[in-house]
Amino acid sequence: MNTLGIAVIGTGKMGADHVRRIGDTVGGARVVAVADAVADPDGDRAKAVAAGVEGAAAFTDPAAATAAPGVDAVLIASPGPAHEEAILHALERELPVLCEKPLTPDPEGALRVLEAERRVGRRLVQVGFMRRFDAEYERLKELLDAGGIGRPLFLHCRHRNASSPSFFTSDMLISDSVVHEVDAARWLLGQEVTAVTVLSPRPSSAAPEGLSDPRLVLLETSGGAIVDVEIFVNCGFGYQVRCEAVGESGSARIGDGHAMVVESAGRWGGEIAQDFTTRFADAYDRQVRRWVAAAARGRVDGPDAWDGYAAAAVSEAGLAAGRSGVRTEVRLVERPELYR
Ligand SMILES: NC(=O)c1ccc[n+]([C@@H]2O[C@H](COP(=O)([O-])OP(=O)(O)OC[C@H]3O[C@@H](n4cnc5c(N)ncnc54)[C@H](O)[C@@H]3O)[C@@H](O)[C@H]2O)c1
Ligand SMILES: O[C@H]1[C@H](O)[C@@H](O)[C@H](O)[C@@H](O)[C@H]1O
Repeated sequence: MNTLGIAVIGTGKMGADHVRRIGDTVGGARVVAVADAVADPDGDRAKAVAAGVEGAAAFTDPAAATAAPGVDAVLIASPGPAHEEAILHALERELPVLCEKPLTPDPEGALRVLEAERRVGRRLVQVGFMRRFDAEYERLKELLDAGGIGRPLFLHCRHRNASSPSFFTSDMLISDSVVHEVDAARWLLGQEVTAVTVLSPRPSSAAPEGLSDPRLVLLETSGGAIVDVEIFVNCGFGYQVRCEAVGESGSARIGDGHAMVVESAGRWGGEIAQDFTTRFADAYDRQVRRWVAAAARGRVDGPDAWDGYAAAAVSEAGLAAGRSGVRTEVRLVERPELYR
């Protein structure tokens, strides 16, 4: 196979950005089909995205896009609740998948994805936890793996968005946003998350009516570390993702974002990225590039469906903890052979 033919499902902010990057920065692949649905019943959004890509066809039915001629792999960028159906369509055809996070909003849906992969007999699904492809996160992982700061005791995480989309709910602060820290913590520490506690201060006056924003999420891990995550999706001033690891013999911090510091007129300072497309631009590029290379060899080379399931199980515990105010244990099924 020379060029991987990709169907992109969901042509909103992320889907359109992935279509652009496949055309501009990712070699060895081309978009041959795009589909949108629900908010795009006439296919206008998909048509507009397809119009910018030579040879790409637009569909209103995601299943039809997946079955279109020339499709070798599927990139899913529809909203979380639509992921399971799109993944199952792709797995029926034994196509490699890159699915934006969360794999599914709930662990039950993720288990159905694991079962579908078991039927195929090999791993085909990668989840879009792009922080694993970010240069700073990679350096932190290398340091921790090398024992550079000793056994990790804490991860102190800050995850701030300038503002949240209109459809954002208090649950989504956990299942859509903190899910990144859940995956990052599992990956950085090589441990599962075992329990979740959620503390919710009086909401910021900048938060939309009814949104519990910010929140503090505490994760306990199987190796005895504690991860605290401040999630604040209407902080107003920009996009910040920080992580400080504290170990028995040192600490390491990423995400300060001080690429350039300007000193002038008696002041010093720099710029703050305004959203994830800027802060993680390189990570998205590398994620898609690595997925394309692995998919062309029929492999998964990144976070897989088990990682998506584990994150969904932590989200479920987090949602229960958020509603009850009580520490909630995470329940995981036994890890299937395919993911060991
Ligand atoms: N990795 C990241 O940093 C990151 C950043 C933003 C969003 N995301 C994820 O990407 C996905 C899309 O987010 P977005 O910000 O692009 O949202 P968006 O609302 O901008 O776009 C979603 C698109 O999917 C379409 N859609 C809805 N239901 C569909 C269905 N059943 N089939 C096909 N298309 C459907 C909508 O019409 C819309 O065009 C979500 O899973 C989100 O969590 C990830
Ligand atoms: O879907 C987005 C995306 O995953 C971003 O990376 C995260 O910072 C946002 O909080 C979330 O809403």
